[in-house]
Amino acid sequence: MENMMQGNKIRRVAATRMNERSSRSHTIFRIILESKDANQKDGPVHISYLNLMDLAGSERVSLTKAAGERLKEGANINKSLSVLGNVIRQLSEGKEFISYRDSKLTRLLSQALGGNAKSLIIGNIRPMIHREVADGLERLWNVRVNCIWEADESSRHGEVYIFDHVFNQECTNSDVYGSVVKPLVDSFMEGFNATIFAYGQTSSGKTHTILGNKTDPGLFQLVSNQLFQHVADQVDKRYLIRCSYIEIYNEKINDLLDKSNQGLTMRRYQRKCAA
Ligand SMILES: Nc1ncnc2c1ncn2[C@@H]1O[C@H](COP(=O)(O)OP(=O)(O)OP(=O)(O)O)[C@@H](O)[C@H]1O
Repeated sequence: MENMMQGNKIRRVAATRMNERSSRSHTIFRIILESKDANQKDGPVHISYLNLMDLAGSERVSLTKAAGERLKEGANINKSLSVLGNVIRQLSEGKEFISYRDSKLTRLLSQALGGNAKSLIIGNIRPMIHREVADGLERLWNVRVNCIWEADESSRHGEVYIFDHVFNQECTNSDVYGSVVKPLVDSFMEGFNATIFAYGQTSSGKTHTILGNKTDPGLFQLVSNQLFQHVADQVDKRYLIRCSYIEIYNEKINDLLDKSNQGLTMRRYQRKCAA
C-alpha cells in the first residue's frame, strides 16, 4: 500500500483554473488474483483482474483556461475519454466490432471490459464554481432517488439521467463502497474480471473517490482491505496477488511503481490480453 501511495507522487498533476492538483493522466491500479484449491496440488488455477481507474477529468477550455502543455494534455484526455465512451456504447449495443485499438486506455482495458466482465462507472459531479454562485445559481443539479437533471432551466436540454444509485453530497467513500463497489469486488473474488471507473468533469472528486484521505479512506484502501480479509478467511484456498499501478499520460504508459519504467510498450500475449 505504501508503494502505491509513493506512486501517486510521480503521477502527472498540474494546477488549472479548476483544480490546484488536476490529474493530467488516467491511472489504472490493477489487481490480478490467482487462486487454487489448497488440497489439489495440480488443480486448476483461476485468474481474475480488477481495475480501479482514476480517469482524468473531461475539460472545457472555457473553464480551465488551459494553454500550451495543459491544452495539449486536455485534448488528449478528452479524446481518450471519447474513445472510451464509444467502446462502452458499442459493448452495450452488442456490436460485433469494438474499437479498442483507438486509444491506449481502451487497449489496456479490453480484457476487463468485454466478455462476461463487469464494469461500474462512478460519475462524479463537481461543486459550483464562484462564477456560478455569483450568477445566483443555488445548485447545478436536481436529485431524486435514482435520477438527476440540470437545475438551470435556461441551459437545460430536457434530459433526465437515470442511474442505479444516486448519492447525495454528504455521502462518504465508504457509503459508495458499501452500496455499489463491494458487490463487484465479491464477483472479482469469485473469478469475474471487473473494472471500476471514477469518471466526471475536472475537479469533481474522482481522485478523492479512489484515494480518499485519513478521515474518508478511498476505494484503493477499502477494496484492498476487502481482498486481504477474503484471502485470510479462505483457509482451503491458496492465493497469489499481483498488482500494478500505471498512468496513461499523453498516450504514453508510465509505471508509477518504478520511475525508470517510463514510455512502456504494449505487447499482445497469446491469451489475447494486452500488458
Ligand atoms: N468528497 C470530498 N470530500 C472532501 N474533499 C473533496 C471531496 N471531493 C473532492 N474533494 C477535494 O476537491 C478537490 C478536487 O478533487 P479531486 O482532485 O479529487 O478532483 P478530480 O475530479 O480528480 O479532478 P481532476 O480531474 O482535475 O484531476 C481536492 O482538493 C479534493 O481533496
